[in-house]
Amino acid sequence: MDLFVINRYRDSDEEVNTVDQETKHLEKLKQKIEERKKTITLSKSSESDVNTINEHNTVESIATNEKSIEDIKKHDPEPISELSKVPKPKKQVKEKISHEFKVLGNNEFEKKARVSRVLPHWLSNPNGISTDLQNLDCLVEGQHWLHSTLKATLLNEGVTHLFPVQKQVIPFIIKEHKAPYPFQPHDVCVSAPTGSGKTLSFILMDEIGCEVKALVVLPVQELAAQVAKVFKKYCSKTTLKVALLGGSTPLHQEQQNIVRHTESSGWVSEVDIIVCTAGRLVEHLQSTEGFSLKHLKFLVIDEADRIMDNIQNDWLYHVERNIKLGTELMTGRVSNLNWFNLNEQKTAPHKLLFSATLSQDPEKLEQWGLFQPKLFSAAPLHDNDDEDQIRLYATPAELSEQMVACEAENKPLVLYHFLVDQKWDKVLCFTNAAESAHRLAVLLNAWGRDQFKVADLSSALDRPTREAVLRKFTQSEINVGIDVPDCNYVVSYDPPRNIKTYIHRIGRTGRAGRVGQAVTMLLPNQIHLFKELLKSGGKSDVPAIEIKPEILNGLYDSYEYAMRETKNVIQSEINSKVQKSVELKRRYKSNKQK
Ligand SMILES: Nc1ncnc2c1ncn2[C@@H]1O[C@H](COP(=O)(O)OP(=O)(O)OP(=O)(O)O)[C@@H](O)[C@H]1O
Repeated sequence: MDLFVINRYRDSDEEVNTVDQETKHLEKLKQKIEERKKTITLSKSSESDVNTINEHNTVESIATNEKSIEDIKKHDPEPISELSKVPKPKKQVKEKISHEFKVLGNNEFEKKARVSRVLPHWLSNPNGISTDLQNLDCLVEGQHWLHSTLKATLLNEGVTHLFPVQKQVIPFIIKEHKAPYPFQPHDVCVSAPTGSGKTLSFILMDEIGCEVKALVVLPVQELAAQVAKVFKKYCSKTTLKVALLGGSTPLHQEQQNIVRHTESSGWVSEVDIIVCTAGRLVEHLQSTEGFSLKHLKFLVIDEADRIMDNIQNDWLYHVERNIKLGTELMTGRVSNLNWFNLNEQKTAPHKLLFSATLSQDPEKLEQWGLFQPKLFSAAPLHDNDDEDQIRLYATPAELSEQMVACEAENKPLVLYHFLVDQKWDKVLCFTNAAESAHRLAVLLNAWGRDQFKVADLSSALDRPTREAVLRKFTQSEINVGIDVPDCNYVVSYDPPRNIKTYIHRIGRTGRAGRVGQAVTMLLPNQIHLFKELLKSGGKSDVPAIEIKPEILNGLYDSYEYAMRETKNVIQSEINSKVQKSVELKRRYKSNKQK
């Protein structure tokens, strides 16, 4: 109806005439109501006619069911206001209005259809992977495709059943490799929770043959060393040789380990499997004579999302160049099938991507140049209507997550309460800076004394010290550490900055079917952000741990004492550092004078 239309830009004449127009409209309306009344009375008996009127559902038809306009006028001095209570007019009325009023701008009232994201078929239809590590049904003994040597090593390691990810992914890869040339195997992406056995998924398929040439790329040195260790263990009874190129040994030493020059065949490879970081790989590709990836069969990219976020030295490009493949194959596109192409080209290495937080962004995944990829995913469906196709990250079923809200000054007290009163052991505690990790370690050591031992592990320490700390943690000599591979509890002393960091942090516990607990400490103003972070990963809110104030009150005295001691320790550390640098300067000067 007219009264509901707001015309922001009207001529001044129109404004003057508004009242007249309304009266005219009212007259017209009355006339039409009378006409309609007559029609309805005539066709009352016919059901179909009534339906037709209802279908049109104009303002007029609704008004006929009400009192007549005359009646309205009697009871209400402003009948128009009464009419305004009539349900919203539909299309017909709108059209009429548009003839009589100049409405500028677009019609903003219509709800726009929401654009939903459409994922490629391979991303929206993954092969599901179970996260149940308690009821395993795939006996190692019964797997005919597993080499007897590998079976023996597995049983020796206490692995009697395969985990779901291994049960599904390895036979698929083996099957893909059985296809004859020029058929190319589907590349594989695996998105499975932390500690679900992804590493063995690419280690066990080495059974395929002695000539397997695999390159495994990881984002950081520590992870590369860890994976190389597992490879060496499982290859120890085979003829396969494994090399770690992680930067922990000098480049020339690594070079001697991986290539050899022979009289008869020139440069030959000394290894079958290379585990490396992307940065070190590029160094070798550029400076190691005889180092070649031409016979590469597998290109495994572990922790693919972390490598993807931080493309080091454009390493994929260098790998591609070394293999000297046509770009079409490395980018996942196949050129025309003709005799020339079949003769000239070789099969591109089979790409296998593994991650606990694999991106679902097609644009990001595009950079890997995957060939007709297959996705194996343990992630549950997102329950958001808009993103019903998007699968996010899964966490282990045995991992329980909680949060605890407290003021900044109470954080050490809460942590101490967990360690001493709740008797938590093998705790991994994350802070957001190396310095605060060190201060916290000093404080807890001063405070806990005979009750627990704490060590800090951060980028500020050199490699041998970090390795020694990890060893001690594994042997239970230290109860609290930072960034170690396996533990009972994970405490985020400072909240993680994004969902991927959160998933990888908490994933240090609850691994391989063992139970684990992860707690995030939050300041009151961080709670909302943390909830948003969980939501962005498709996770629901985590329960909060309530800590009674009297528990914290009881800890203040000993805390103050520990704080004083912490200050002394930190001060003496600073003093000794200053003294060392003074001595160094003095030595340097005296050497110069000599
Ligand atoms: N079938 C199995 N039976 C028993 N233990 C297993 C099995 N497979 C793997 N494990 C053990 O589970 C632990 C976690 O495995 P792994 O490191 O491969 O997990 P992951 O999925 O790669 O985790 P992350 O994403 O954190 O790297 C390891 O200690 C490994 O030895």
